[in-house]
Amino acid sequence: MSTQPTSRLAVSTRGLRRQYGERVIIDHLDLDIESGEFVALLGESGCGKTTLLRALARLDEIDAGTIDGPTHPAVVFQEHRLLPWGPLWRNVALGMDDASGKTQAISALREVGLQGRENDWPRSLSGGQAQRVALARALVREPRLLLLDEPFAALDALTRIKMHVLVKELVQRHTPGVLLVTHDVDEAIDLADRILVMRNGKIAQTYLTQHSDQKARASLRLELLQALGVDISQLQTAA
Ligand SMILES: Nc1ncnc2c1ncn2[C@@H]1O[C@H](COP(=O)(O)OP(=O)(O)OP(=O)(O)O)[C@@H](O)[C@H]1O
Repeated sequence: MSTQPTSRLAVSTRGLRRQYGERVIIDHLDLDIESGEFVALLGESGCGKTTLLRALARLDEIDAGTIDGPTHPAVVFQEHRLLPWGPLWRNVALGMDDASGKTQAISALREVGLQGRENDWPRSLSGGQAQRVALARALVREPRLLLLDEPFAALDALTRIKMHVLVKELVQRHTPGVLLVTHDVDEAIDLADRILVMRNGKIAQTYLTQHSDQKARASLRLELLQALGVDISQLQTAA
């Protein structure tokens, strides 16, 4: 059976279920992400966002349903997970043939703004630079599906915004389907074409973003906060 989707879909799930003991975390969940589409997944803490991402990454088993998508999608986690005993190019080219891998790694590092740093070691990097390398490593194989599990959460606010600009450029150029798990409503609005709110193991709400319309953006922000259980009457922006 082919594991690659046949349509423009980067990944598709039907009836996905995951439970731990008696607790159902993902409950008959259907999800389609198209190639080039940027989808953000929000939800209250513990609702199952990471469980879903890990299932799509094939890092966890599922109990029922189907996943039609790549068996080795690219994943970037909150922590960079670079190997400390290899230079940056080796980290990016992990598992690739040395000669062509190095050339591709150098080009990928250039794309993330780390030109000339291929022979440096992970310990010489700032947190933001390390996440740039993690992005280069994720994209060097031109993945059909890119899974991002809060990759910018540990970065300072300015670095995070710079990473948003970078990741948006990279996704436009490489056109993987993207699923971003985040707690940050503004990050979801900045980056995503479509925002999903997960509740009770399902996709409870779907929102399409309109990046150019500031008013629509502000009201989407409030809607999302409300969907996530925030009492927005106490916020100044609600006025
Ligand atoms: N290996 C496991 N064994 C048992 N329960 C687990 C396991 N992994 C996760 N859970 C439970 O599944 C639920 C969903 O966890 P998950 O990490 O997917 O939530 P999340 O939405 O990503 O949360 P957060 O936003 O806090 O990161 C939680 O109640 C968690 O305790």
